[in-house]
Amino acid sequence: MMSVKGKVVLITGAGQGIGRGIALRLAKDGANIALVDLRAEQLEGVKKEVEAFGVKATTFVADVSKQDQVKAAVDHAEKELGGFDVIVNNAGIAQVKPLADVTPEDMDRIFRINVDGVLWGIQAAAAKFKALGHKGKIINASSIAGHDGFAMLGVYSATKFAVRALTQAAAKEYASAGITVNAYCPGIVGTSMWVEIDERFAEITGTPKGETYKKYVDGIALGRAQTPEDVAALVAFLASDDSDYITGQAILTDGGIVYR
Ligand SMILES: NC(=O)C1=CN([C@@H]2O[C@H](COP(=O)(O)OP(=O)(O)OC[C@H]3O[C@@H](n4cnc5c(N)ncnc54)[C@H](O)[C@@H]3O)[C@@H](O)[C@H]2O)C=CC1
Ligand SMILES: CC(=O)C(C)=O
Repeated sequence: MMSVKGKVVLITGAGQGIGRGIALRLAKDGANIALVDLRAEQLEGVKKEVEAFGVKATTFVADVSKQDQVKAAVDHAEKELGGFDVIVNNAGIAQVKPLADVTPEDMDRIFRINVDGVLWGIQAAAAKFKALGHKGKIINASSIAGHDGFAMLGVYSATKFAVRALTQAAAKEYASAGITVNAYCPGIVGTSMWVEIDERFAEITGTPKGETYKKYVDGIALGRAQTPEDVAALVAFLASDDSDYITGQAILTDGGIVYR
């Protein structure tokens, strides 16, 4: 049976959206959850929702772009929840901009969060699994934009391709320690991220608000936008023992947008 019962799982970007959805699904499956985000207030709300499933939860405010803060989050999770088994490096930001307008500051900001943040999570989790002397699972947020470069989301796409590269390299480096490393690649998920993407498209291109989101959702073979629960179902599998023989993969869950 697919199970994460009793495991300790740390999720970054857990204050809302997909991270919150993953936290609730894994709590329902019996995992104890360490919730990490920039915003304390959101974390407290999700903590209560997680605890309603009868599992343990703890919160930690951290900026994933800071290596020391991510390590501190992992140490906190182990100390508070009595172990450490899975990390979900979910936190990420989007940026809608034509490539011609991208600045060095834009590059720095988005890469530090989406790429450096994932690497700090990989490092901290792998070191913890090794120190504890057991296997572990590292699960990273990529995207359909990590398989196809999207116009106006060019730099964001580059970060999500980079997450796939780190996932493959880490899978190879850590396999001998019994650590698997995989990525999930969602499609169009109706979270705040897409509200922001749609609004930025409207500002830049003059497309009426809501139209960009609708255009993308209309292109999904299964005929509806993705929910955080859809994404969480794949992450729950990757966090469970049933995925033990899978490593280095960046698995699409998009309702039929990108075919690989
Ligand atoms: N929404 C979508 O359609 C898709 C999202 N994704 C990816 O899934 C992940 C989650 O996305 P959503 O839930 O939609 O985004 P969201 O914007 O709704 O939530 C992101 C969360 O991450 C937190 N966060 C942002 N920067 C952070 C930092 N430096 N340190 C710690 N926490 C930080 C935010 O406070 C927020 O709670 C992201 O990596 C995103 O790129 C991938 C494919 C599609
Ligand atoms: C936000 C995101 O990853 C896309 C391509 O929708």
